[in-house]
Amino acid sequence: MDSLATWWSDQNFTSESGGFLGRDGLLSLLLLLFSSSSVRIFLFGILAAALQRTTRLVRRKVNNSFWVTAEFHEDDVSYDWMMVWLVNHSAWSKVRQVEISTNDFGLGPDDDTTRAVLVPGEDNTLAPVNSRKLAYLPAPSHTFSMWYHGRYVEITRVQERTGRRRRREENLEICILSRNHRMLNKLIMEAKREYQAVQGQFISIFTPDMSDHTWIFNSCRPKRDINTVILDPGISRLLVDDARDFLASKAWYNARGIPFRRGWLLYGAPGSGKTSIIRSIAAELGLDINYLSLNQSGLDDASLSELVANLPEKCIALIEDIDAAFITSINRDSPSRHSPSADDDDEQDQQRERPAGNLSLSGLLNALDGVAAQEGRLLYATTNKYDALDSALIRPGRLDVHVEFKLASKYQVERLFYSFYIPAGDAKEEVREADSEGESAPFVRSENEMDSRKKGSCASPRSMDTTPAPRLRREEVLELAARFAEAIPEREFSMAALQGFLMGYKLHPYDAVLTAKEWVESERMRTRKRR
Ligand SMILES: Nc1ncnc2c1ncn2[C@@H]1O[C@H](COP(=O)(O)OP(=O)(O)OP(=O)(O)O)[C@@H](O)[C@H]1O
Repeated sequence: MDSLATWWSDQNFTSESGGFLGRDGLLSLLLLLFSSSSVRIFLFGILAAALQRTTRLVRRKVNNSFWVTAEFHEDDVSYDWMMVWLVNHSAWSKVRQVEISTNDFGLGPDDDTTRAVLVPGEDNTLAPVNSRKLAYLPAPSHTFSMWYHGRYVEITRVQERTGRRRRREENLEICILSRNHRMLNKLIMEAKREYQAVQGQFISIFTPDMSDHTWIFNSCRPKRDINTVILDPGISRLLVDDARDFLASKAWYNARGIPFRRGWLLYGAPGSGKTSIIRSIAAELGLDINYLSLNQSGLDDASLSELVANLPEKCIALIEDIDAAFITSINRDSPSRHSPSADDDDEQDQQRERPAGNLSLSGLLNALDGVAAQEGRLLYATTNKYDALDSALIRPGRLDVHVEFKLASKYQVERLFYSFYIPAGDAKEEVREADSEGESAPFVRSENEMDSRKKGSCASPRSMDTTPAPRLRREEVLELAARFAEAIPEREFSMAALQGFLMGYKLHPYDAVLTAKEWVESERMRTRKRR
């Protein structure tokens, strides 16, 4: 820099033509600037940045005219479809930049659900059952290329940190060398079909995203066959048929100016199958469940109304324990405090306006049938305290169908037992480990069980026992089921409690029958002590 200063003082900056800097002066200034290494680096930097910018602009221009680019955001289900399609695609499996991940993209840990490239050793034999498998994924921030039906495709997982908390967000970017959307549509539909074929075995659960009052995918649950939820005759069918009929009646509702919405209130004993039947109805009708807890933190009248407005058009909206948000001070087992009657209107009004957290009952009522309430939705609410609910909440138009779930009837007990010990040869028999002893001599074990029982040695549950279950014939299971039902009093125990008891005798039906009476007495004693 000294040489530059000396040169500056030596120069005569007035040109012959009177200008500030003559042509020779300018030239020598430039030469001198270039001879200084720091200035040279600085200028090269500017040049490189300008070049990069121009390249990007040109590339974008070319992209816009020759490429179709689609972005999939990780919060959207389409991202999961595309990622599953991608990890199952053989083309990328040869790339060298990989990420190791246990992400199942909402499909559960089942081996059969994806053809993902697993890390060696994570095969079906070595990985523990139902654990999430380690699989390779294409690494983020790299671009991979592949061919799809003769078209060149580039795929990039773009990760960036956003917001004050620098939350990591990811987009999947797919560029197809094509001038129209035809190939992109084909690819997306293929990915969606593949994903849904796997997901067909599951129902998706969505929960509120309180940051913007929308719904985000939460988890997948295996579909539960409606026949495995054992209710009194006709109830399951009635519920499914009513929901199916509703879904097919949009035109009917529109023609009569009735809002196309229907609500079901399932109320009654805890552990009687209310939640289970709703899950089975969702499975039967192929609907997702949007689950809302009224005790959700941050939930107020405005956000509830927005959430309800943001429900997808066809879905099951489930509010469990709908009483809980308004009667927070009593626990689920205590008798209901409030029972609406003609002469307690004042108390009812107070309750209606009483806020629970920031949510008021009027807020809930408005959300359920206000102008913003989504058309086509099926609302299911559950409660153990029917009498505690405000009559405005359960009136037709909000909750149209009320179904009581009682403690187990003899009919249910008998069927529950049967479903636990499905007989050999029954179409729905579970696949059990073939056991030579069990198969060739189906009753030996049973007789042994009886003997040991006589000696008073098997009164305790045997859920940890690994001895194989006896192979029973249909008539035998029916007979045991009838004996079991005889031992269990009508409407005294919940199906959940009975299920818990039978779980202790999963492989020992005879013991279950023999100890049933004893269990009834011990349960009664336990209940008396609790009171
Ligand atoms: N009717 C039934 N048939 C088969 N299983 C049942 C039935 N009722 C309850 N169960 C079993 O009991 C457990 C609890 O059932 P579920 O959650 O559906 O009951 P719930 O009525 O919703 O209870 P809560 O009111 O406490 O939420 C589940 O594991 C379920 O399999």
